[in-house]
Amino acid sequence: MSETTRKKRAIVLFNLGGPDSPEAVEPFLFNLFNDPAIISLPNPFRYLLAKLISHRRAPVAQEIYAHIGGKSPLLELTQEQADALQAALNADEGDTKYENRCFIAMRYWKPFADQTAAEVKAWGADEQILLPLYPQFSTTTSGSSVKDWKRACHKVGLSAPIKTACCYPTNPGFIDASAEMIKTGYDTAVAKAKELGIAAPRLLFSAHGVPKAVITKRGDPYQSQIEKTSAAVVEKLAIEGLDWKVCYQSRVGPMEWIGPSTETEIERAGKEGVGLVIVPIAFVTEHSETLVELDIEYGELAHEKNVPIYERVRTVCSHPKFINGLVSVVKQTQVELDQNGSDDYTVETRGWWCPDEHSCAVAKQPGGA
Ligand SMILES: C=CC1=C(C)c2cc3[nH]c(cc4nc(cc5[nH]c(cc1n2)c(C)c5CCC(=O)O)C(CCC(=O)O)=C4C)c(C)c3C=C
Ligand SMILES: [Fe+2]
Ligand SMILES: [Fe+2]
Repeated sequence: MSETTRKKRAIVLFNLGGPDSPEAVEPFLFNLFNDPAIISLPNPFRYLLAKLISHRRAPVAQEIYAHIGGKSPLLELTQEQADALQAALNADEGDTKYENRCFIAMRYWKPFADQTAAEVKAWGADEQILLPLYPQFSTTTSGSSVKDWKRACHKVGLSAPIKTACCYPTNPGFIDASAEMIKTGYDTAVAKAKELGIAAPRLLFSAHGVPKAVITKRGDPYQSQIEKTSAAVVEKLAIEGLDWKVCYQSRVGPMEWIGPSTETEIERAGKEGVGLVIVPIAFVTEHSETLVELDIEYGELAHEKNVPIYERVRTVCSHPKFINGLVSVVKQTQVELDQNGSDDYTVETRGWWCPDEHSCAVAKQPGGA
């Protein structure tokens, strides 16, 4: 197909976003806590509570970001992923129907959905594929971003047909890239364990936690998908007698969160004298949760609790196998768009669009917060 007749396909990548300066920390936190997917109170209560919590948490969060130069590296790393994905899609000789362009929309800091939707419109996109950079679906992350994107489309008058890639917890490219990264860290830890004359290390899959009610009341498939991803990685690694466990980090607020917590698991490893290889399985880029919480805060905790080995595996970022995995997710979503037509622009984010029957049966049920 010639250049002129190729369809313009916008691939919109979503992530959380992070502050780009110390001054941005408090408004970033406000945007996060003012999201009904995070605090499901009606207004004005949510707004007021978000003002209060963001103001109180800002100094703590500023200290967190101070460890990494006062800002999050999330946008730059996401831009690298966007560039790699765009190049891979446009180099695909089997798929010459499209001129692909990747755009980024962050949920709680720049570039916000409104700005990006205006850019997608100005480019003249014929179709849109929404691609959350969260392999596992939660209403607090992918669901919130998709809902906000559709609001922004309406606002700027962007009506190109749209299809959402809900989630890809066991996508082979994602699993292969993760297993490859883990193997390096695991081998290093095994060599150290041999030197120390202790048992082989434990693989600790640490995912960002969510409040328990997000799973039990809303029915998010997030936790079950985290377990599916971890099991698929373990299968791919095929290490005999591997000691592994899933746990959850980053708890904030007074509510009960899903567990076990990463802190508890670090403490247990210390008591048992077992080394740890920590794998951030819900993140595909580096940011405060990996560079500060895992590397610094939990690293110090592991030291305090006498964990003999503490090795943290880097996230997949722009690993070519992960990028190829995203290419296959885009293609699958295109098939969905061609077969079933555009997502509805106005409907809620749950119970209607997930293409992943086997792992998202829960998300298909109507209702939820
Ligand atoms: C799978 C990914 C994520 C889920 C699920 C998630 C839920 C969730 N997060 C908070 C509160 C905070 N998250 C913060 C930072 C942060 N969260 C994620 C991802 C998920 N969050 C990322 C990638 C980041 C890092 C952003 C960056 O540095 O670029 C923060 C800010 C840091 C801090 O103050 O600790 C808060 C607060 C809640 C309440 C929640 C579910 C309800
Ligand atoms: Fe978070
Ligand atoms: Fe799904």
